[in-house]
Amino acid sequence: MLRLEEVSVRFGGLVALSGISFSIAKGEILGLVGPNGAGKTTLFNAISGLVKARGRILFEEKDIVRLPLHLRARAGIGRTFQIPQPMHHLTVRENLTVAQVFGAGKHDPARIEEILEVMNLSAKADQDAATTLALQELKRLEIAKALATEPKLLLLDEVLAGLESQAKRTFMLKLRELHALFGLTIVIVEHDIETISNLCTRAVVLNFGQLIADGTPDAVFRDPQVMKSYTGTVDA
Ligand SMILES: Nc1ncnc2c1ncn2[C@@H]1O[C@H](COP(=O)(O)OP(=O)(O)OP(=O)(O)O)[C@@H](O)[C@H]1O
Repeated sequence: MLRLEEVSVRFGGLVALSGISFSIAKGEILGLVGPNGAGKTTLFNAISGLVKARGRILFEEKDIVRLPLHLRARAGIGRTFQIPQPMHHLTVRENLTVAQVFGAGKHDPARIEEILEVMNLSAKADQDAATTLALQELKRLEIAKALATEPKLLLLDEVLAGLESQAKRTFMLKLRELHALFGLTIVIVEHDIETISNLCTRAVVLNFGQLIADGTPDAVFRDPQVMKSYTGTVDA
């Protein structure tokens, strides 16, 4: 579904990503991990079109590296942001409508109602999104907005961060449900090793803008180089 070939991103003199190459198959749930500043969000920005990248980014066999952001959304790349940012003064439903028109190029109220229902937001649909939602609800809205763009590939940036363990488990079940219901391919940035091991079939590890491991979560988290990058130490 997605193939990255030698993808690099620079910010002035800083190399945020260097020669990243890997593929994601349709239907995978891939964990993207690595320490702070490794380049995970920058990779999401490069794929979704928020930053300029060098190299090739092939989505369903077409090179999208020069395609503007909105056309990448139209092609089926949806994403969330680390800090949920609902549009101020708009209700939850209006937030989804704007996302849908931007990403899917149409207004389909039935689909919006379906998303509100599946994300447990129906009761909040007519409330002001920015001022009345709790953290968990904001996170559900962030995912709902991405779903409204009708993605085939969904990039989730730390959507589980800050949740306590029971809420995290509930959220993980929801992600599995969405994966099956909408036939999604998912890449999720997440720091917690246990979560990645439970949720993902594969993990890709970045460190200082380079890909240092790619494999099953079990294999990746036994790799001494990965453990060193993650914790600064190597298990004996
Ligand atoms: N717009 C920008 N301008 C300049 N430098 C940037 C910009 N965005 C990111 N960077 C730098 O690029 C590097 C990678 O940052 P990025 O946010 O992608 O890391 P990350 O792995 O997502 O980190 P975290 O886990 O803390 O979110 C960092 O050194 C960061 O300071």
